[in-house]
Amino acid sequence: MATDTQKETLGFQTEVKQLLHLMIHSLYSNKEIFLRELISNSSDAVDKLRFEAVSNADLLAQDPNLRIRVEFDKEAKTIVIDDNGIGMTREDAIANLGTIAKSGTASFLEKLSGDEKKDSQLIGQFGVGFYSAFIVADSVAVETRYAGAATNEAVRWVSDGSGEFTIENIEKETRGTRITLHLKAEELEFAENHRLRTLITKYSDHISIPVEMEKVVYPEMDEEGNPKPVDENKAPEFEAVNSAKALWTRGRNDVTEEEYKEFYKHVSHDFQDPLKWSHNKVEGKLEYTSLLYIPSKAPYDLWNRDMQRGLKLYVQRVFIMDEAEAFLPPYMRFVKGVVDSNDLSLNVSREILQNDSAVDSMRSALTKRVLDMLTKMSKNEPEQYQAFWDEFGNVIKEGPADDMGNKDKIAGLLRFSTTKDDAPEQTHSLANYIERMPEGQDKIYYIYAENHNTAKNSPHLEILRKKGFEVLLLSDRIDEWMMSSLQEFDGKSFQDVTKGKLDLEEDSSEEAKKAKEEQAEKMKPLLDRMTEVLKEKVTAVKTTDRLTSSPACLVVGEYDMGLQMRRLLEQAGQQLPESKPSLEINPEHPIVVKMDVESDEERFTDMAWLLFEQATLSEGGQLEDPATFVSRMNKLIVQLSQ
Ligand SMILES: Nc1ncnc2c1ncn2[C@@H]1O[C@H](COP(=O)(O)OP(=O)(O)OP(=O)(O)O)[C@@H](O)[C@H]1O
Repeated sequence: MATDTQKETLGFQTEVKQLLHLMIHSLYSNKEIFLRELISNSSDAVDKLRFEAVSNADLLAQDPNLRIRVEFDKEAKTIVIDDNGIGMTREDAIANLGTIAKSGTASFLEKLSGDEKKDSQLIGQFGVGFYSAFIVADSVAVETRYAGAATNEAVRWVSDGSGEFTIENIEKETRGTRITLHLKAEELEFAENHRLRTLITKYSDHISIPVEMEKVVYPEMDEEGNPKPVDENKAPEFEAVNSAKALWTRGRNDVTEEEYKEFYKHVSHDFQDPLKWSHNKVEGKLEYTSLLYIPSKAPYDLWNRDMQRGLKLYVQRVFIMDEAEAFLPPYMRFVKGVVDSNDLSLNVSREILQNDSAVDSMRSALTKRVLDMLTKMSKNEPEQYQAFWDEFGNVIKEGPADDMGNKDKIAGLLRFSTTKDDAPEQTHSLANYIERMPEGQDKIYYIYAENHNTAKNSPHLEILRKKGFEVLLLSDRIDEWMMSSLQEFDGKSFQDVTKGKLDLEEDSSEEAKKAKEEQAEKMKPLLDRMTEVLKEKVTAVKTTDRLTSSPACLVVGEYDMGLQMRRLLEQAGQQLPESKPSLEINPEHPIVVKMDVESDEERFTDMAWLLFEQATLSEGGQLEDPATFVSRMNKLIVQLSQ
């Protein structure tokens, strides 16, 4: 009876519709990947079943030989991908094959440009998965039965990919999922033995269970050399087309570059080649194998420290869980791959992983492994490393605070924009910076501002530029946080050029000292007058040797929080204890010279405020009362032109 099947028609989530539309158009030139994606899903489903079977062996009983099968029928114009994995319940099928659970998908899809080439790269990093079936099929049927469910508890899901799907209950003899693709008229080339075998070996050779196809049976010949009639009733025989060995269990020399790349696409759901990988077998106190990959492109949610991350965990070749995050620190959340341990128990849970000493040791070894891989790349393949840095640099910058033990190694990996070329690109290493240090420079100078131009044009850099001292130009949000965890590199301490005393006197002779004292004495009345005007905003007004062409700049105390960090925290709603900067003025600047002899108190007050306000603006700050600043400016301009 029709009602018994509980057939219903449901709509796809809006995001699925958008993704399908984009995928069909932008992956047109690479459509063969549908097979890789479906086999990859089947392999995951089999992995999950094997894991469940660890505690419930009955699940495997009737059909113990785990495998994936690819079948085709030229006349019916179909390809079938059949697995005896975990399968899906009705609810699973509705949720998994009609929605995208990954958060942020909608905003990601909005960012796509409509440019097919670019979009195909982006869709690729998102992982195309099941929906790629619709690149070659105009109708897809999924028949599936959850492991352990009764034969009459299976479901059939059918869709033409245009916005809706139907789902109904069916009988299914076997456990697992059988996907039938009804090929589009122009894609019939895929329903062909040789073509499918080539695709399986190209993309899915590394899958650890057999991917089978029907054996081609050549008819036997009779004595006269004529083919004997074929027994139509004989069940077809299947044979594995792939090598069916977990790739990471093979020796490094037995795995080709192409195989490593395809395996990466399977574990990461990425679509592009990885940038680098490292495959290692560790023996001794702990025994494990790791295969770690660095992707070539950052995922769209990399900024999010809570994004799903981690390695695929296997215990003695049995898949245990995806995204086991305990094996790498958060600042390595971009790393993909596999870890296969011989020491953990098969029923290990996420909670156990968090508090396990073997996992701790593996985590620190794997962290070192990634750092070494990056260090090597930075030395031997600087261009490739630069590409890495441009994608992932901002996460590596979380490293010094996250992982104190490896601070020096991480510092060696950092790349900066500097006053060497003033370019915004972050290309200079600290080691190169130190190599370039001129005689007399013993610190690594840096400035942090809200954006590159503010940093580059800051008055604080004037004296350092004059002396030929290079300064790191920092303007990423994470930078100030990162610098607060870095004290020194290669024996050289870091110095924020906007903080404390710079100690850059050119001349330390007695005469110079004396001249300075005399000047300070001479300037004292001016400084006192200015301090009186600005006392609510600054701790003091002082003379400076930071400046050569600007009249004034703001300086915070050596141990005070930087002005940018303060602003950031205040924006985030934090209450901070009040702390005022000091205003440093350039005694040789014509405005300062003029102020010294200004007898009109009102004009003097305006000028003092203007110096304070322009110093605030030039370090990227905001004025509390911009309208008064403008009217002060206008007043002075009018006076000037009279
Ligand atoms: N052969 C299968 N057996 C059991 N479940 C499956 C099978 N194929 C797909 N699924 C389920 O459907 C979900 C969605 O699959 P889909 O390929 O779209 O996404 P994914 O595998 O999670 O990630 P990606 O999109 O990156 O491939 C899977 O996570 C899985 O739960």
